[in-house]
Amino acid sequence: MYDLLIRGGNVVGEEGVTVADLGVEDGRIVEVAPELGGPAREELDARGLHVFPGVVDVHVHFNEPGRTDWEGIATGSRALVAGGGTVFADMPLNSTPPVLDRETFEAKRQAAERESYTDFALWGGLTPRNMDRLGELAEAGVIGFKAFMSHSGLAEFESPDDYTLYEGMCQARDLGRIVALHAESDSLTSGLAARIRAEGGRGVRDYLRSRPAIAEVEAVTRALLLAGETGARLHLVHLSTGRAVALAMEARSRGVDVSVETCPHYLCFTGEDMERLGAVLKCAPPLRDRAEVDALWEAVRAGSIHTIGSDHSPSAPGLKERDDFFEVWGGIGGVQSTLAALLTEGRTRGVTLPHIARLLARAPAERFGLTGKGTLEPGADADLVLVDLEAEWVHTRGDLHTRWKYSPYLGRTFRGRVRRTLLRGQTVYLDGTFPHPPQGRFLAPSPAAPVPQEVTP
Ligand SMILES: NC(=O)N[C@H]1NC(=O)NC1=O
Ligand SMILES: [Zn+2]
Ligand SMILES: [Zn+2]
Repeated sequence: MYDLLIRGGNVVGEEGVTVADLGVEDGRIVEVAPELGGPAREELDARGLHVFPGVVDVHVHFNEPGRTDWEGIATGSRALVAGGGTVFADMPLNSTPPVLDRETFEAKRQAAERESYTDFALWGGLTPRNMDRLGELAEAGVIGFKAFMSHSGLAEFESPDDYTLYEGMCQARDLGRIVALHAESDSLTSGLAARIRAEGGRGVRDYLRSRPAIAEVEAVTRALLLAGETGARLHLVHLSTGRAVALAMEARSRGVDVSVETCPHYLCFTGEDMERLGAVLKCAPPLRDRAEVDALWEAVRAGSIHTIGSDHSPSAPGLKERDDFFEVWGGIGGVQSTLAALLTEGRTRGVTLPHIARLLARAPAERFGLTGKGTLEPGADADLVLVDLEAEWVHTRGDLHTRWKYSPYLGRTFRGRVRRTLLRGQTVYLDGTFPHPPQGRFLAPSPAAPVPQEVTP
């Protein structure tokens, strides 16, 4: 007897989409096949809907403890399940204190165990002040170490210089953990910003000019050199340029263990949109031009981008309301819209449904050793999302479950709507409601997380 049978959905598997039933027992998928026999304690009719693996968003900033007035784990993870997510990995900043040792790690883990609607993993920081704490963070169970090559925007999360990054990569390699880098050159971005501001620049275009593509390309080049030299595993977050992706692919062909992330906003918006919409689209690296957006989509189709994360990093609204664009908080509210954005834009750009599922679920779960997540294969956790693929809807403020109701996607027409999200077989989201209290569990990475698969489109 199954606990749950999900009947007749279009199951988005790794190779293609097939109409099948899913049998669930003890929170796990035990069988996927057409017309499974019963009995089952509960049946769900999924005919006409698509069944995707739950989104595994390994790049969010829920900012708890310490900055829950910007976002929190309860609100952030509710928004995530409403958007079809079942796992997040939280960045070590902008919570205060940031996650730099065992104590700060445990504080965040406990908060998330109380409040998270999804299962979760945690990142630790790699900064000049916690180089002697990476071992205890690995032991506590971080999926990797995050460092900024440019200023993080927060004084308590400093950037390592090249020497510190080199030493950190050696340690991460020995600890079997991935290093995730925000790759923009601090020297170039700070230098340009100082000159542009001295000339009186305060606007969106001035901000864009202060963080040109070369700042990313230079930092990525240096990061790849250091990773190649040290043998560290590297994850380049939020790449925004085709050139940087190409450099990473070239390094991979030489044996560097590097994976590449981009975010929906680099695929859906341009610098012109940033000029039009302003603070809601401020982010770093900044948005680029149409040609760069096209290059990123080409990289997605070619399989050169492995994961897509939201980089959800909102602030309280006050920090978004500054006349000087350089002083506006940089960070996008996007945790709820990753799947909808990909289903809408990705499909028009020729990205298949199994490929979307791979980018949003399977690849991040595999890369970070989150065993049993990101797939609909028997044995995996029954983390899945039922989507009405042809539903067209306009995203409005009332849809948002985040702490603050802003998003650059408001007013956009999406095609594909999340109806229901299940975590370990239990419905955690159903058409705007959350039927169960938070029950998220901590996920430690499996000791031997695999190297990223060679991805073919
Ligand atoms: N501190 C922080 O969350 N920064 C993020 N925001 C953003 O736009 N890029 C980032 O790295
Ligand atoms: Zn970043
Ligand atoms: Zn981030």
